[in-house]
Amino acid sequence: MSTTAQSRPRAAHGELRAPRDLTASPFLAAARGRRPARLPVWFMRQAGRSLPEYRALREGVPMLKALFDPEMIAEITLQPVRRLGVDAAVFFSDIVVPLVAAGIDVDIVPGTGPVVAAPVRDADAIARMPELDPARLEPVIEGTRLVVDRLGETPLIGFAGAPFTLASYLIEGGPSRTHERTKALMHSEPALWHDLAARLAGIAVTFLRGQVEAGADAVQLFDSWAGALTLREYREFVQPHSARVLAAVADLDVPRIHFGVGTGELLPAMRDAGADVVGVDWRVPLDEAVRRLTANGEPTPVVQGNLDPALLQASWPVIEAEVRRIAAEGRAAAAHIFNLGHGVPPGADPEVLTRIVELVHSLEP
Ligand SMILES: Cc1c2[nH]c(c1CCC(=O)O)Cc1[nH]c(c(CCC(=O)O)c1C)Cc1[nH]c(c(CCC(=O)O)c1C)Cc1[nH]c(c(C)c1CCC(=O)O)C2
Repeated sequence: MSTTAQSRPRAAHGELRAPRDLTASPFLAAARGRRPARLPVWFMRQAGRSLPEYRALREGVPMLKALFDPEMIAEITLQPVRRLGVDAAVFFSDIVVPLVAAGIDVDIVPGTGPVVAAPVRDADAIARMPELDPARLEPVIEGTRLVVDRLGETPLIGFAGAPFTLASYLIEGGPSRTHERTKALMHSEPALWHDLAARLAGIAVTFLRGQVEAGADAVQLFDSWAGALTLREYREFVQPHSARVLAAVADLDVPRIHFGVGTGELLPAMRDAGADVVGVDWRVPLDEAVRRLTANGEPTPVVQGNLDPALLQASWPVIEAEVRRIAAEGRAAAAHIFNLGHGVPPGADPEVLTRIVELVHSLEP
């Protein structure tokens, strides 16, 4: 990663915006493999129902309406930055937003997640998969511009869903624990699988490029359900498509974070897909993750994670001890970005998250 954060002019409302000065950002320093002045921290799903101000703003507003309303996108993205004091904002969006923008009938059902009206399970349905016209993302991209205008010197993380996780929602029709229809199609109709995954990779690329060109300073590729795969399945059916997404945004010169859940056996393959930062879930200690990622002499990685989100309900002494342990383990990496090992649960106490940020900022990076 060569350029400084100031070197990329950003288009905003038709004119070039003076680039923000993010050279002091501990998050971007760590994401680029440099030991930061302080240990950076943000939380996956930091914008969401755990925040009373989020619940108030969303009252009576359907999720999909909020996700395509530039002002709501901007305000919701900023809420956790103001309240928690985190070192990065994460764009308020969802992995299904580009599918909705492409014209696919997906709804987000509270307490469930994405639900697909017509699951994609055969050659005809895959052949009918629409491409994503970037113009259909305009309200979302306008939301990105508004966020960047209001963020000051806090970097913005854009994101997209990885092809496998997106494909699972489309094939299963909604959330799944075992992804059996997805895996059956992957193994029984490999050509169909690769066609669908390639189309979803293209949609993810369009979504990520739009966010970065509108001002996002880093991206995260969420392959949340990749942990359902064997290493052989991952390498044969999934890694090539995630690698295509990460390669397709490499020219934008922003750090790329690659994250999944249950991915302890897949971490080297996920790093090999082209990540600058590997996001680790709570099951693998960070120093063990570094050992797995350097087993064949590879360069010491940058890692992100990995407090167990369930422990947010534990007593403060338990949380404090876990945070200190994770920060100590993270020192085995080239740099560490503190996070949870998955998203903030809806019932989390924002006061606890704020206290974690303060504790992390007091620890050695
Ligand atoms: C798998 C996945 C999805 N969406 C996403 C993923 C990958 C991240 C992860 O694994 O947690 C990505 C996502 N979606 C959302 C965020 C938060 C962004 C931010 O913090 O600014 C993120 C990072 C908004 C959202 N996306 C969703 C919510 C909850 C909607 C609400 O009721 O307010 C939020 C804040 C809905 C959603 N969307 C999805 C699920 C599983 C759910 C939860 C359903 C529920 O528990 O109600 C699909």
